[in-house]
Amino acid sequence: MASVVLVGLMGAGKTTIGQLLAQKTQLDLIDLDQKIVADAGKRIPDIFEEVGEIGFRQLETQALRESLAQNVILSTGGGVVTQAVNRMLLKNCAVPVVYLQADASVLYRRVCGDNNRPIAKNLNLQGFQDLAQKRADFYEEVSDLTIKTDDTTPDMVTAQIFSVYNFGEMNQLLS
Ligand SMILES: Nc1ncnc2c1ncn2[C@@H]1O[C@H](COP(=O)(O)OP(=O)(O)OP(=O)(O)O)[C@@H](O)[C@H]1O
Ligand SMILES: O=C(O)C1=C[C@@H](O)[C@@H](O)[C@H](O)C1
Ligand SMILES: [Mg+2]
Repeated sequence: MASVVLVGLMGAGKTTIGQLLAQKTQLDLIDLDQKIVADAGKRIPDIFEEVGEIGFRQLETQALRESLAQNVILSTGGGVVTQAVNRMLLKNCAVPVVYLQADASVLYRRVCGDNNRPIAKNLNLQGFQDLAQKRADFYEEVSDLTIKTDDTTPDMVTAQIFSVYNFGEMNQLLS
């Protein structure tokens, strides 16, 4: 069973903070996007090109099911909450789900130039803000804790998660 799951829009810092949490807890990190790429043997833009977003979401659900069954830190992809089945898996998992939240314009600045995020690449700021608004309730629906990441560093966000959840005790309970 995963120890903590990170959700939030593209650029919120899920991968970055997942890496820091994994270092601190000595747990392995599964980054859902990286697992999808490793399992498929293809980059995310190539998966989108070949099987579209629908095909990508199917791979994502499969990767989510497998990852939730392991004792790891789990950083998800920004769109994981768009699928009802994924929201159900996240709501029913017995571990904390942390929503990393930030203003859409801040996140857009972090990811807009990145060719590896096909959805962000095709959006202007207004489109990205609309996407953020469409997804906001979904992140709230699946999460147990919200942390703002606009005006803070990844280290500070990691410390905040640590102050709320005692991973040592959690791991003893799970082992
Ligand atoms: N708190 C922060 N302050 C400033 N920059 C940050 C912060 N967190 C992450 N970043 C930067 O934002 C960029 C995106 O971060 P990251 O890849 O961790 O986002 P993500 O939530 O995993 O996105 P995705 O959903 O696309 O996987 C990186 O360049 C990272 O260094
Ligand atoms: O927000 C999204 O829909 C996405 C976010 C990324 O993490 C990747 O999972 C992919 O680029 C789709
Ligand atoms: Mg990521």
